Amino acid sequence: MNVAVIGTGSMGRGIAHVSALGGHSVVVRDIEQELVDQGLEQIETNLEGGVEREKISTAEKEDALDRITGTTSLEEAVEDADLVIEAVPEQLELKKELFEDVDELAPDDAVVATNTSSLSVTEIASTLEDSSRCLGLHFFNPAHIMPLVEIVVAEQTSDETKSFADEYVESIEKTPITVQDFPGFASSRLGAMFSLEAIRMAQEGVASIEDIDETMRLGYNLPMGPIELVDHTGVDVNLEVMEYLREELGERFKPPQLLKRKYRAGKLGKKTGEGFYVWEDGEIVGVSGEE
Ligand SMILES: NC(=O)c1ccc[n+]([C@@H]2O[C@H](COP(=O)([O-])OP(=O)(O)OC[C@H]3O[C@@H](n4cnc5c(N)ncnc54)[C@H](O)[C@@H]3O)[C@@H](O)[C@H]2O)c1
Repeated sequence: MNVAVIGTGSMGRGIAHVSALGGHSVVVRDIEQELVDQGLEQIETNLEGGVEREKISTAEKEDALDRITGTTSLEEAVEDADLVIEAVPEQLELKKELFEDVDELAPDDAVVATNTSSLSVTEIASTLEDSSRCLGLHFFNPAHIMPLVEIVVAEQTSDETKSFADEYVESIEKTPITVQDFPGFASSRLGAMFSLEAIRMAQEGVASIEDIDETMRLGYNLPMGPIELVDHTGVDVNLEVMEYLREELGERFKPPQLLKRKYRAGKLGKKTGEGFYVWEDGEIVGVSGEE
């Protein structure tokens, strides 16, 4: 199938990677050539990592790379698409505008999916003339490694669209769970609650951020603590999600001041080298603000 991935940030590049490995032809689109190139380079590096870890062969890596092209033209990206997956920033208006353009430029029967972490898929879908072909495909970060995809069924999603999504998720060897379109789905709602409370606890001085994370790793057997997870997924992305959940579900999702402070300082986590922790080459090397 032809897959168009819109946005080559943290998520788009992983979605393109797994789609190409799944045998699909992939076009990635971003707004500037430099961003497209960065995305393609990172996909190559990640595929190379897969070869080094003996997850894939060199031939599989090369075949996958041959199946991916990049462009800044939305038209070029979607004109032959069977499936369009949107992975642009978590802003409702931006996604709705993009869907309007996709509606004009993509084939009428293409399935159009959003990778939103929390926004209303039903509202995004409503911008399409035929919104029955829309649903959420919620990947997890890093998308080329994490095995889960939440299939988010909007109010308008048809059974045919849902079956198409099931087949696609199977083709890329991920595990699907099906969730109805309620704010934060199953994952972001629970995940945000963990991270919110952990940051509030750090703010109140209950324990250090390292000890709070260690508690959840060792006491609850999580692979990563809830504050480290915020750095990993992006302070900005988490703040946007929490603000949306607060609006939709109430004050229990109010973002803590400490998170806002990190955001205002441009300390967005792993991607900027500093958030709650200090990062080097994708690893934690210290705690932000400590010598
Ligand atoms: N980061 C995560 O952990 C995570 C996990 C699951 C889902 N998501 C969701 O995935 C989406 C993308 O998140 P991300 O972390 O990859 O963001 P990101 O900021 O890393 O990447 C977004 C990319 O989209 C590009 N972009 C902006 N407008 C565009 C347009 N009109 N057309 C094409 N590209 C455009 C930006 O230039 C950027 O490269 C968001 O909805 C987010 O909530 C994120």
